[in-house]
Amino acid sequence: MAYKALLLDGVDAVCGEILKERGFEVTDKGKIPPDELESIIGDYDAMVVRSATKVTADLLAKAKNLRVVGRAGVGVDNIDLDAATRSGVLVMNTPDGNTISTAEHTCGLILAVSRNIAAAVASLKEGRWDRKKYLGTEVHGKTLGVIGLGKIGSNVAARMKSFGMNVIGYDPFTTHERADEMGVKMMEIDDILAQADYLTVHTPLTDQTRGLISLKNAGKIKQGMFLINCARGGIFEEKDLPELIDRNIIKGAALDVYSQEPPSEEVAEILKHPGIVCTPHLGASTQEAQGKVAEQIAAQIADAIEQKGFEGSINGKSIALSTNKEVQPFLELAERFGRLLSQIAPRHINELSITYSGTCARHSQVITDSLLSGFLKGSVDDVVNLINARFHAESRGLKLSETQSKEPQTYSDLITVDLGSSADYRKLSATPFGDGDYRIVSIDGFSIEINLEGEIIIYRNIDQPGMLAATSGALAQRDINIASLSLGRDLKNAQAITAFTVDTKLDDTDLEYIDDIDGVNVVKYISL
Ligand SMILES: NC(=O)c1ccc[n+]([C@@H]2O[C@H](COP(=O)([O-])OP(=O)(O)OC[C@H]3O[C@@H](n4cnc5c(N)ncnc54)[C@H](O)[C@@H]3O)[C@@H](O)[C@H]2O)c1
Ligand SMILES: O=C(O)[C@H](O)COP(=O)(O)O
Repeated sequence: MAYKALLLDGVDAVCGEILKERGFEVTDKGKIPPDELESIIGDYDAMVVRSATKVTADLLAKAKNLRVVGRAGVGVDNIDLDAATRSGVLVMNTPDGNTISTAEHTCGLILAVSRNIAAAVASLKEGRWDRKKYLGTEVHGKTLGVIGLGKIGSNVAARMKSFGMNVIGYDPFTTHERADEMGVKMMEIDDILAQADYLTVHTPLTDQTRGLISLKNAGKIKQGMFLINCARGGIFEEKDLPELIDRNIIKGAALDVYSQEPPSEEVAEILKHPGIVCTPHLGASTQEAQGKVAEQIAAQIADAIEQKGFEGSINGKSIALSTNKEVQPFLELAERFGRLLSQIAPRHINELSITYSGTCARHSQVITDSLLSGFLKGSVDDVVNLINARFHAESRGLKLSETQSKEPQTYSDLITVDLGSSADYRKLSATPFGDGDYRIVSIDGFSIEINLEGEIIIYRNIDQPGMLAATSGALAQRDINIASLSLGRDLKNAQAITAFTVDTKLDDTDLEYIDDIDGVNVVKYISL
């Protein structure tokens, strides 16, 4: 059956074309009200949005089949990432498809606000000839402060340098070497506020960037500064802008983004101020950018659903690693091992201690995610996968300890899990043997070989003649065929652990039958 993709927010048509070529059934709904979206989302495996649709926890709760949310653009602040991660839904974006367009729009706004372009156009169209009123400012020789020297910030810096601007910048995550390459002088934020003639912001909206410019810090701002925001609304305190302009603290502001979109009535009034140039979130709205992000997100979604690649994934680091050929056998092993462990672990278990040795130790994080997804399957209502396994483990209070061991082992790769002192079977080790062949190789120090598949019975027994005959006889009486057998012995204490795999599922009475055999105890049945 074809996967179903829902396209929203007027994403470029090429997105649907590519998804169809990749075998998807595509519905393009453009703009729909939230309640209508909630009523249909349950049908879809993938959805593509721009910034308008709010992908909320409520919407995700109704999205029972959803596997991927693709953002045709950069900002994912309209997507509840925690809720998506909890639901095991992959979120992907296209980080660079609209960089150039947004940088160009920013440069356009810098010029527009310097030369009163928007107001002068409106005035002339209204029949006036106000040459004196619209006396402008040259950008040449002025200082541009760039907050956020990532993709867009660095492109704005490069372009405005060609206009003869001196560029200073602040970005705690960019190195001085990288800033030198851009020809940007790095400074502390207060120095930028004190020195820049123009301030342009290119960061996400975070607790650090919210309200960067407001009446509260008016004293720090160089008088006559121009402000430009093509990043996210809220970085400048919108409601303070008219007063900042009227008190000549800033000369003007150019805004493309707003704390609420479309702007609230209060902000819409503010935007009428003659010192403010504003566009309705147009930074990425070019044919080129929309074509690029739509193409990129379509290919990324198809690749992700076909498990071919996970470019642009935001909450799926482990999923992204899962395509690595070196890791794949361990993921399968760990998932099955996790399912086995969950069936023998003590109730209310609150800690899993996992030790990795061999090459698997290099990928312990993602292998633990896989082990957890197996361990939690069945105990959690939702889908559990590599994306949300840790979240579910944490929310049920399961602590994890992960250790990489360098001690020599019989097996070149070994995953050992300690289920704690209250467990009937406490310490189990597993390893991959070959293609699709995954085995438990040790339980509580007893060497044993159990294939991690099908129906498994494990028990402890006294190591004395007749034990195997008794249990195999009991199984035969119940018409249960044995597929394989393994036995680990401790000669000194005459103890053994025995494991059978059988061809049919067992019920409680079958297990009681085995449990009743003298010398047999702690019988566990595992169905994988
Ligand atoms: N107007 C539009 O249509 C439009 C289009 C694309 C992107 N955007 C927005 O522009 C912003 C930048 O996009 P980008 O593609 O350049 O992202 P990016 O990730 O390449 O760059 C963001 C930069 O901000 C820096 N940063 C983070 N916190 C900071 C802080 N507290 N102070 C200073 N720097 C900080 C990061 O280190 C990074 O270098 C994003 O918010 C994005 O959503 C808007
Ligand atoms: O974060 C982004 O990519 C921009 O804000 C563009 O948003 P849009 O896709 O709604 O134009």
